[in-house]
Amino acid sequence: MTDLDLLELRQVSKHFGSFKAVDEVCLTVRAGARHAVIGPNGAGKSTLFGLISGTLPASAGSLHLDGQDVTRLPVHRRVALGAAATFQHSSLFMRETVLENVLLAVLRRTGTGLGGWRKVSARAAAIAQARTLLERVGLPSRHDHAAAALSHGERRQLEVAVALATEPRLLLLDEPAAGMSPAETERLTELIAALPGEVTVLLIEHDLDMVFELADTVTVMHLGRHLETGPPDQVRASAQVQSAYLGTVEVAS
Ligand SMILES: Nc1ncnc2c1ncn2[C@@H]1O[C@H](COP(=O)(O)OP(=O)(O)OP(=O)(O)O)[C@@H](O)[C@H]1O
Repeated sequence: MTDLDLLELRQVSKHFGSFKAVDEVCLTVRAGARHAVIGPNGAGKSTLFGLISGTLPASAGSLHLDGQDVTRLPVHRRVALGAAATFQHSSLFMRETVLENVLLAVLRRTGTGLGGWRKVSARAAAIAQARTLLERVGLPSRHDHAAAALSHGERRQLEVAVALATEPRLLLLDEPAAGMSPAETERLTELIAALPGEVTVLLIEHDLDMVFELADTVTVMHLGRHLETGPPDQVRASAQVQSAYLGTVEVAS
């Protein structure tokens, strides 16, 4: 791990019974990177995401966020340390409005309780911040709509706003383009590309067009193992990676 590495996985494994869904994966994510994890179906990407975000406990190995061992920390402690995730299965409050969803995340981060909420200045600051985040993700005109009324793509945008409200150093995106139309994917890609450089992005994604447009570093997983990490062009040209996608690769054991 160097000063520039924000996240490091050291021989991280996840076993389900005798099955190794993630098998001794080593990975570093540079601060400021746009890092994508790809791989064929069943490669272990979602499991790896769970291990990094904290929804799944690791069976072996360790994870380090900015040098701190977070292996045993629950999701909320990892969020407090700066690692926020959006999930494939929406975690929004569907009956609340778009603005309220973001506002709740802002208030959680600032620790503003009912007492603080009664103060007009604190309330105004939190609302202003929530509005700014909604503008950043491209939902400025949807404040008063219930989250349930949003399209699938808009919900993903809202999830990014909720995650950004925690002011993450590491934003974890689990298949952000899943179920999106090409236009929605394009908009989301632009949104992620426009995030400030101090927000490191790690995404797991099936849509390779999105990956190769966005990522400066790509990791390929196959059968639970780390296959290759490198710049997009190198990964795209790799015979090993091409074989993995065609289902013919042999991974050394
Ligand atoms: N809770 C579980 N119990 C048993 N096996 C599991 C569990 N979760 C995942 N697996 C298995 O682990 C392997 C990796 O699954 P995972 O969902 O991480 O892969 P993936 O790369 O995200 O796949 P996809 O691209 O299809 O979503 C699969 O063979 C899957 O069946």
